[in-house]
Amino acid sequence: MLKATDLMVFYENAIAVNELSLSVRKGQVVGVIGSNSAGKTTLLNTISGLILDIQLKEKRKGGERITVMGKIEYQGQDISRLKAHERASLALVLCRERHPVFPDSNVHENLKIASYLRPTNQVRQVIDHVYELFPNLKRWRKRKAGFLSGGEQQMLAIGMAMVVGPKLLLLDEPLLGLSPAMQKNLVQAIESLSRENGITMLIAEQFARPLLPMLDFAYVIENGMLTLTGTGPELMENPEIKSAYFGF
Ligand SMILES: Nc1ncnc2c1ncn2[C@@H]1O[C@H](COP(=O)(O)OP(=O)(O)OP(=O)(O)O)[C@@H](O)[C@H]1O
Repeated sequence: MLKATDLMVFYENAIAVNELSLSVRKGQVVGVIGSNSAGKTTLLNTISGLILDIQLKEKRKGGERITVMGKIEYQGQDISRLKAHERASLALVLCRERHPVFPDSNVHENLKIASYLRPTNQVRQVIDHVYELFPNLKRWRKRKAGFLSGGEQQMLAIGMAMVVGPKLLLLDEPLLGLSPAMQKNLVQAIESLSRENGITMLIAEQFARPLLPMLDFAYVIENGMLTLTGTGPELMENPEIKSAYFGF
């Protein structure tokens, strides 16, 4: 479904993604595991096309030069030069880290804002589906998003991505800053998105332990480069992973 080949991203002369190739098959949940600054966000921004928007913005204001190289194929089509919104309309949707919700709008309004690419007659149905997935959001539908807990904001962020109707959902650090109990809830929600909704996912995560058991495949990256690959359960047993990410 997704094949990225030899991706390279430079911020000025600093390399953030270094000759990285990966693929995701339809129906899989694939992880990108890496510590701080490993290049996870840059990689997901590159696959979603957001990096091209950031590149353009920087260029317009005379800021840093961002160079992007490599090929990205999605459902057999070369999408390397497509803009983020064009990729989103092909159902390749990014859910960014740290709750990019509109804090002064309520939950329902946030979901409606996210549904702007949908025909009007589908909006109600897709939002109802999000409420089925995340009953807490239904409960707080009139509450301002800024007053939700971190975990609820993360669910809303994923709900907003779901409203777009993803076939391939990119999740950037969904577990960041959540309590262990909330992480467990979210991992269950991710599992049900995969199993019951048939959504293919690529998930970048630093604290990957709760996610690893459910990953069909994972890529470990450091300094923008691939260092290890394997299925989630294989990586769980890997001594390097245990010491680097689990602290033993
Ligand atoms: N806009 C930018 N300008 C310059 N350098 C950047 C920019 N964004 C990221 N970088 C650098 O690129 C490298 C990769 O950063 P990136 O945010 O992709 O990593 P990450 O794995 O997502 O890290 P984190 O978990 O801390 O978010 C880092 O060295 C970072 O400092």
